[in-house]
Amino acid sequence: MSEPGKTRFQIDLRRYLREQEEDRDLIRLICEIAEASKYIVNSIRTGDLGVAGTSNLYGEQQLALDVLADRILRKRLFHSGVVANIVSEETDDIIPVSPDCEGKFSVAYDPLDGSSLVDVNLAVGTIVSIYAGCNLFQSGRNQVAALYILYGPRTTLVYSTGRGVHEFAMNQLMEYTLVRENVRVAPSGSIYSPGGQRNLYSAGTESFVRQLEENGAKLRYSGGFVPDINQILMKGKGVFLYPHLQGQPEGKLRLLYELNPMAFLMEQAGGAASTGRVPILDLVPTKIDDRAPVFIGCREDVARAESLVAAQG
Ligand SMILES: O=P(O)(O)OC[C@H]1O[C@](O)(COP(=O)(O)O)[C@@H](O)[C@@H]1O
Ligand SMILES: [Mg+2]
Ligand SMILES: [Mg+2]
Repeated sequence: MSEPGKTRFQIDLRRYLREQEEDRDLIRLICEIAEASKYIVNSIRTGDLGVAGTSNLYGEQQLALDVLADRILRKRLFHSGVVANIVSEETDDIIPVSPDCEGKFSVAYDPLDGSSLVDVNLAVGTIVSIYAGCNLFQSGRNQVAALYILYGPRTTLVYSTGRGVHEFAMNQLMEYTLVRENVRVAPSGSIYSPGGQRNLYSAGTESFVRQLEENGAKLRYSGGFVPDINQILMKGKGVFLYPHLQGQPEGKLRLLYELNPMAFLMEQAGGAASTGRVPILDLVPTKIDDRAPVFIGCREDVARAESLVAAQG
């Protein structure tokens, strides 16, 4: 498996994917995204924090970094030669890259999630969802891969192709080397990340959070979806929620490129992800801007949230 004298954890991403005998074109795609992250991390560390003077489909003011990160990733995907369609949080529609679907992948991504946190120096990330073929409106269960890159004190890449969740860290040569294989989360945890406004929580959600607090759970919420989910995966415990709110029944987070990839990773790590009523991965998107409420993390915690939401709304 590894050369004598070389520890298992000096394996870089491409070699690991090859050892896992992943599809050659999928390896190429994942490594292109990894390459793009090198430019994105540099733009975060040194780039212009100002506004781009434009807004996206959601009416959110785009930061220069949002637009720059989107351009960096899109360019790589266009030139990869293995992509059919893409959609990004920063684009108004699906962007066709290649007319033929055969042997190609379609990619939904959030180039810089939590971008408004950069100017207060908090961690942000890139989130990517990958399907085989041309169709981006598939159930999240059909993803062939999901990954995120977390730009924190360390730059880490976490991916799954449906055979476990594996973490890589960027070294001083900007290579991603293996840090953790087969990341797993416990059935129940002791941290919680309550997104959205508490005073707008439904009765079921309020009861769920109250029970967590009464059981001594510690509040951990950064406002960045990627670091908040990464914490649960790497500590192996906890639950994140951005639930249905009074006046906002669909919550905030987007299904295609925020919830589906994270739900895929969390289920692969032995956790669960639910709208509070059904698994996130069972939803079939109809629009690129579909949103859904989410409870994601340790499976027993998510199950308890579902039973309280079923009982109390
Ligand atoms: O600021 P709020 O309402 O708590 O929402 C936080 C959530 O919104 C987000 O910042 C949305 O990210 P974007 O920057 O991609 O819009 C998530 O990262 C995070 O989980
Ligand atoms: Mg986002
Ligand atoms: Mg974003």
